[in-house]
Order: sequence, then structure tokens, then C-alpha cells
Amino acid sequence: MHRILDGAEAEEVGARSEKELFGGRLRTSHGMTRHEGAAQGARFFMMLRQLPALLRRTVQLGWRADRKTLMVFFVAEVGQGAAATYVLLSINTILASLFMGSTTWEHARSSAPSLLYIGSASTVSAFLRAISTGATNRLGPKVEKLAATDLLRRVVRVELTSLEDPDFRTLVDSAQPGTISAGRMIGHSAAIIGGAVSLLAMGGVLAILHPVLLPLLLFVVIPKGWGAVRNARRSYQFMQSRVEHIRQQQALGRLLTEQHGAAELRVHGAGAYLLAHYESMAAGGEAEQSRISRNATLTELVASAVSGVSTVAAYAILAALLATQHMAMAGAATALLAMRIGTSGLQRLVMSINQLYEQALFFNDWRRACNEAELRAMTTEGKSITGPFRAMEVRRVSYWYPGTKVPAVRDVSLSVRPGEVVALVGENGSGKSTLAKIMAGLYVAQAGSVYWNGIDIARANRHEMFQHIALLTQDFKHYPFTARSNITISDTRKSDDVNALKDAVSYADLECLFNSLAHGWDTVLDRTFRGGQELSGGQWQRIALARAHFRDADLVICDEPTSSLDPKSEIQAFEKLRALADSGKSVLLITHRLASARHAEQVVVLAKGRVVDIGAPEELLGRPGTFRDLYMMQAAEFGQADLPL
Ligand SMILES: Nc1ncnc2c1ncn2[C@@H]1O[C@H](COP(=O)(O)OP(=O)(O)OP(=O)(O)O)[C@@H](O)[C@H]1O
Repeated sequence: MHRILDGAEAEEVGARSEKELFGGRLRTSHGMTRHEGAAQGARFFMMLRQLPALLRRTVQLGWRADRKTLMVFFVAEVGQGAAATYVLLSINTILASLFMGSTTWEHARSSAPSLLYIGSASTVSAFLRAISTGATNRLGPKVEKLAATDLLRRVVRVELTSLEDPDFRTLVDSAQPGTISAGRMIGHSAAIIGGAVSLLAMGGVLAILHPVLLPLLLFVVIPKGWGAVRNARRSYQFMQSRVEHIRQQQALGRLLTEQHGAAELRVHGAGAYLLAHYESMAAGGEAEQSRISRNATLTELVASAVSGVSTVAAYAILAALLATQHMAMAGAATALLAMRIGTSGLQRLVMSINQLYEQALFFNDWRRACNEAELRAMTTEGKSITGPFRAMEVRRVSYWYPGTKVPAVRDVSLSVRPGEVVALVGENGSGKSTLAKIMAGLYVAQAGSVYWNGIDIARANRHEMFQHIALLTQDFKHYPFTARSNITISDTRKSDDVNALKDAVSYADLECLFNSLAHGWDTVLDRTFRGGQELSGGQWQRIALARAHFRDADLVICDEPTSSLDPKSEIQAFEKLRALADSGKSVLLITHRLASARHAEQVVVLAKGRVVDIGAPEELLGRPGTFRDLYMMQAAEFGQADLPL
């Protein structure tokens, strides 16, 4: 049986796991997600100051999600407030009549219609409450969906470098709860608006009865509000300090459950090892959460005690007003009723404000992520790229990954023309993939320029440029969709074009495979879905080839496109890429198979980010240099010492 660890022990065990797996104790920095309110301390009045803006934002979201339902909600809430005022004032009239002293049959009879009206007003109020609850329940999910899609729409457009930036990733991750918060804020805002309307009604009645009753109401409720806000701040700060931990814990959880890598995990016995670390990392969070709950209970107790004392004082003052004849009996009875209703209403109001504020802290992360994603979006402006591809010129380009001092690509120049295969070769880490991403317009070089048909792509509309490019990378996506969608996803504008699909399938020699799939082209290529099927690595690579072909782009960028193919298929694949170039397309080919580079018009050899050799393959093989050395090394491995000169 597991021994329950105390807080310090659990923290220590969690820290050990983090060090072993992730190289150190995690930063508890909030990165971009630091929220001023939580950092300064969410003071009650600061919260009240923010309330109008919060309500405005929630209403705006509700308006965007479903304006008709929002209007219905408002009408129902105002109606409830009016009904509550009417009921209370009518009760006061009846009580006044009863306390006149003579409880005669006439008095009772004259009160009967008022009682009937009170009953009707209460029924209407209940009816309106049901309508406003229904409207709130309908709006919440709609707003949540709106917030989630708003965020995804923005994130999907950001520059690739932003997705590799850990701060931005943390921000996007911590914005996820914010989308749920947006939905919840509708409910809390509804409660605030409804509560404020009925409180205004109660306050109005109390003010009519005696002005001192109004501040009394506040004294009872303010301590509760203070406690709630204090706890909201704690739980937000806790969540923020654990965002990084939670991400890493979730990564461990995924490793334990996902199919990819499951075989290795079992054979190497890494499952139990990772599970143990998962448990110890979770223990740290658990201990912290228990500490926060203890503090929250303490705060609640203090708040309830102070509020209790205020309630006793309020009733004592009411009794004093009655005793000193500053208030009539009927008025005191109505005031008691209004105080009772008002106190619980005000308490609910304070709680709703607090809950709205708590959700707003997460919602603000969502807003921050949306704004940041907007700032990091790839521009859709710039010079238009139209007409067929004529040339790409790379001139003295250098690129540094964010936070690195050594450039991954330095001072590189080359060109690509229609009908050419340009092969990028070089050792691991020499900068080939980075250069390909720069040429694809995914990274913007810090020095030098890339020109597409003479237009500097840093100043061009890159979305238009992408329409001319197909990308086939080493880590191409295995979409958990049908075989058909896995190919047509490269150009969704023509996903119904059966002839283009057939061409792509035939290009990648996939006919036999597709005919053998249980549901043909409609088979889902993921075993974790019912009826799904898994493919081999080589078969997946053919799907990726078909995907690139389906796009029918001017420039095809292939990063190690054949690493999983058998020798025969590999030779065929290179022949197909050659044929693609012969049909007028351009191919940028990254490969470690130097024999295949021989079919290129131009070979560019990279070392430590620099071009160390460039020229036609025969030319490079004919003179001493890196390409010739590497080629000889590979040839010797296959027992072909002679160069194919
Ligand atoms: N996202 C990244 N952030 C920071 N550094 C990176 C990133 N990607 C690559 N690098 C670094 O940039 C350098 C060039 O990497 P790149 O992937 O371009 O090499 P490559 O020639 O394609 O290697 P390989 O043949 O192994 O695929 C390497 O030192 C690598 O560590």
C-alpha cells in the first residue's frame, strides 16, 4: 500500500522526477500568462472595477453566439425583478392592513384580491426564471464553441517559429481552460444581471421603509465576498504555477496510453518507470492542492463568522428601530422579509461576481492567447504572387533559431528553375531541413533574401506562395482519417476531383493497397478507430507521395521522401520525382542517398549551415570535395569503388 506523503515530501519526490526526465526543476514562471490581477492580488474593489468590462465582454460573446436567446434572457430577467418588487410591496400593503389592529372579516376580504395578484406575480416570476435558465443553458455551450474556434482559427495562422516558442505554447495551453470559462461566464453574468435586477428591487423597497436598512444589508455580505475573492485568487495562482507541470504530466500520460511507441515501451519496460514518475509528479500537485483547500476552508470560516456577527447586529438595529418607533410593525415585518431575501440574493450576487472573476482570469488568458496569435499571424498582405513559377533565387541567406547564437544556415545562395531537381545533401544537422523551410516560406531569414519570380518572399503574400508549393517532410502527418482524405487533404479545394485522386494513387503505386483495404478508399487509417486499419511505414510514405502529387504544385519540396521504402520502391520513387521535374515542375530534394542525387540538375552540399560544394553532379564527382568523398564512402559500402564518371 502506498504511504501518503506529506506536502514537503511530495514536492521533493515530484522535483526529483522532473529533474530526471526533464533536466531540472520546472520554472514556475508564468511566462506570457502572468495576469496582473492575480499577481497584484485580486482585491475586491479592483474586481468590482473590472466588472462592467467583464460583463460587456461576456455580453458581446453572447451576442455573437446567439443574439435572439440573449435578448430573451434580458427580457426574462427584467420581468422577474419587476415581479419581485410588486410581490414585496403588495405584502407590505397586506401586512399594514393586518397590523391596523382590527383583523375583521372585511379586512381579510379586502386583502384577498392582493393575495391573488401576489400568487399570479409569483407564477409569472417562476415562469420567467425557467425561460432565463433555459436561455443561459443554451448560450453557454454556444459561447464555449465560439471561443474554442476563435482560438484555433488564430493559432492555425501563426508563423511556424511561434509554435516552436515554449512561451507561446504555454500561453496557448493555458488558454484552453479559458474557452470553457467563456461558456461558464455566460451563466455567472446571467446570475449577476438577474441578481442585480432583483437586488435593485429589494434595495428600493428597503430604502422606502428606512434608509439605514440598505447599508446593513452590505455589512452582512461583504465579508463573504472578501473570502470568496481571496480563494479565487489562490486557485488561479495555483493553476498558473502548475501549467508547465501539468503539460509535462499530460505528456507522460499520453506516452503511456498512445499507440505510437507502445511496443518499445513494453519491451524496454519503460511503462512502469514512466508511471512511477507520473505518480510522483502528480503527488506534488496533490499536496499543493490540499494545502490550498485547507487555507480556503480557513478563509471561509473567518468570512462566515464576521458575516454572522454582522447579521446579528443588523437584526438588533431593526429591533431598536421598532422599539424606538422609528418604524411601524408592518414595515419591520416587510423589512425582515426583504432583508432575508436581499441578503441571500446579495450573497448569491457576490458569489457570482467572484465566480465570474475567477473564470475571467482564465478567460483573460484566452484573450491574451488570441491577441498574441493575431500578432504572430503570417501576414496575408504583401506583394501578390501570381502567374506560373519562373525562378527561385536564394541570396546570402542566414537563419538563427530563436535563442541560439550559432546560425543553422549561413550565407547560403542557390537557385531553382522550372524542370529542375535540386538536391540538398550533407551530414546530419548541416541545415538542410532548415534551408528547405526557409525556401518554403515557413521561416523568414534574418539575413539575405529569397526571391520567388523576383519578389522577395519576406514582403510577399506567403499564403499565395504556398499555393504553388507541395511539402513532403520526414515527419509527414499520418492523419487518423480515411485513405482518401489522407491524400486529398493536400488540396481541399479539389477534394472531390476523382480523376486527380486516381492519378495520385497511380503515381504512388497505391492501387493494389487501396483495393485490399476493408472499405477501400474510405478505410480509416488508424487502428484506434473502429474499422480502422494501420499501414506499414513504406505504405504511409507512398500515401505522402500521393498527397504531394495530388497538390499539383510548381515546387515540390521533399525532405527524405524515401527513407522507409524498399530498394526497388525507392529507385522508382526517385524516378517518379525525376519524371515530375521532366514535366515542368521543380523538385527540391533533401536526401542522404547520394546515388539519387546524381539525377539532379544541381547538387548543393551543406556543412555546418554553409554551402561547401555546389554544381552539377558529374562536376562534383569529377573533382575532390565533400560530395565526392561522401559518395565514395556510400559506394564502397555497396562494393562499387569506381565512380560513375
Ligand atoms: N526548431 C529548432 N530549434 C532550434 N534549433 C533547431 C531546430 N531545428 C533544428 N535545429 C538545429 O539547427 C541545425 C540544423 O538542423 P536541420 O534539421 O536543418 O539539419 P539537417 O541537415 O536537416 O539534419 P538531418 O539530416 O539530421 O535531418 C541543427 O544544429 C539543429 O540542432
